Amino acid sequence: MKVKREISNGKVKPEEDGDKYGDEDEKEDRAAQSLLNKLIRSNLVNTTNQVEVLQRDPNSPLYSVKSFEELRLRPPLLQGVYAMGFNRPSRIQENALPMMLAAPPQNLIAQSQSGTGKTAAFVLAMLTHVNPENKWTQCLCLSPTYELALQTGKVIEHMGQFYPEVKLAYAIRGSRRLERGQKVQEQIVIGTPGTLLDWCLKLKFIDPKKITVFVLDEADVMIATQGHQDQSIRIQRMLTKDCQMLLFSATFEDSVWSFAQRIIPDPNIIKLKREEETLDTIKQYYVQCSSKEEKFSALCNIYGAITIAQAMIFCHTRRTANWLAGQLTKEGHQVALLSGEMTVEQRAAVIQRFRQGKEKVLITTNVCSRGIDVTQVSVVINFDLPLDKDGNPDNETYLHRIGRTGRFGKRGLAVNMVDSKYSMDILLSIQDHFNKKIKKLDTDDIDEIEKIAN
Ligand SMILES: Nc1ncnc2c1ncn2[C@@H]1O[C@H](COP(=O)(O)OP(=O)(O)OP(=O)(O)O)[C@@H](O)[C@H]1O
Repeated sequence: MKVKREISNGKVKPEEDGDKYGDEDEKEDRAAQSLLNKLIRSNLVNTTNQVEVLQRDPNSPLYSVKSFEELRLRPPLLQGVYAMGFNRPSRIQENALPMMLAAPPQNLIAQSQSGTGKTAAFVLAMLTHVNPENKWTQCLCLSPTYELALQTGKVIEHMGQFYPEVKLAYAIRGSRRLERGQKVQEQIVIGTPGTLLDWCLKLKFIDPKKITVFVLDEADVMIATQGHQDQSIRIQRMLTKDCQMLLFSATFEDSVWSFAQRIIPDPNIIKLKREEETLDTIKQYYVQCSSKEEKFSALCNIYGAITIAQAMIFCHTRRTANWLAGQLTKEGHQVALLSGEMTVEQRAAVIQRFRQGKEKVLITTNVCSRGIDVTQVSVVINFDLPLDKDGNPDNETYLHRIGRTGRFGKRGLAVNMVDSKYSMDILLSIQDHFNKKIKKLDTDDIDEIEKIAN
């Protein structure tokens, strides 16, 4: 049976082949996205944007550092920083590190997109502030999930490799068998809010009055999880007013902002704008088809006519993605598929192989693709156009799929597959939104396809 569904702007959308629009089980999971970003990232994200700094005390000197030497780190820490391959502070670190390492300690709220060096910055602050002679917990770091805590833990271990006197413990559910009333001896404890709250309050493994540095990482991911906000605030209330409090977030929507201000008293604030994506360097086309089979043959025609180094193909559902992967494989293409049932580690492995050029085509659904950097991809195919959960055109996702950041972006080619009046309306709406012409492409005309590659 063909089901019809109203969408909010009054258009009617037919269900595609009985496939549900939007996989129910592919809900966006911010913690998984963030972990994926960390697993696939190998470098600092380059940015040319200026840092915005708001000081708690406008009279105190505002300075930034251009080298790690200027910070007068303990020698084993400086050695650790260099062993990680860092030559100089990243843009956000230039301003954040002097504030975090200042005496007396200053509180900080810092926001910058993922990959800009926040974790490395607060890890360095924690390692600098602990006193290894004191065998009790002095730094608490709150992470939204166990997996994210482990990633941060690895950075602590890496940076602290020449400073073995400092020990690290994970506060993860079921991780510790201390007697009630006994205390954790490790100077740094990293964990999820629920378990850390238990360790401080119920089990008393940690004396919160002895904490000198409190870090709340990934605040945006944190508040997306039920209960984490309250647990974090309850932990923070047990700390002394001399404890340094630091909060980090990749995004800064209102909810993150109000949480940050509730939990960090008298903060300095550092913000780094993300590079804006643009469609200016992208040639956009659409192909008119009447079914998914026709879309597939249009795709084959494009592949037959032009040389495509690497392409990403977006489908709306897992089912279409699987089908398309099968068809392209039959045609002899080496295809990688990202799909919702994969674990984060499996997805990271697929993305890494693709980035190394082991496969030339990556097929993916929307949710899986967030966090993939498309700069190396020369062609993006929207096998299905991006829709939000109500079935309306999703302009932001369109931009994210095919856009490039101005300064670093190479030229790109985007081809949109249209197979109904409904999808044509979506395309026109996206075209209007960006005020950038999406030209029609006749994929039966080889000459015409060849031209788009030039
Ligand atoms: N000063 C630096 N020089 C070179 N590389 C750096 C520097 N600081 C951090 N990096 C590296 O850049 C990458 C991103 O850094 P980091 O994980 O600290 O960023 P982040 O902003 O915390 O990102 P996320 O929010 O995803 O954790 C890591 O691979 C890290 O080792």
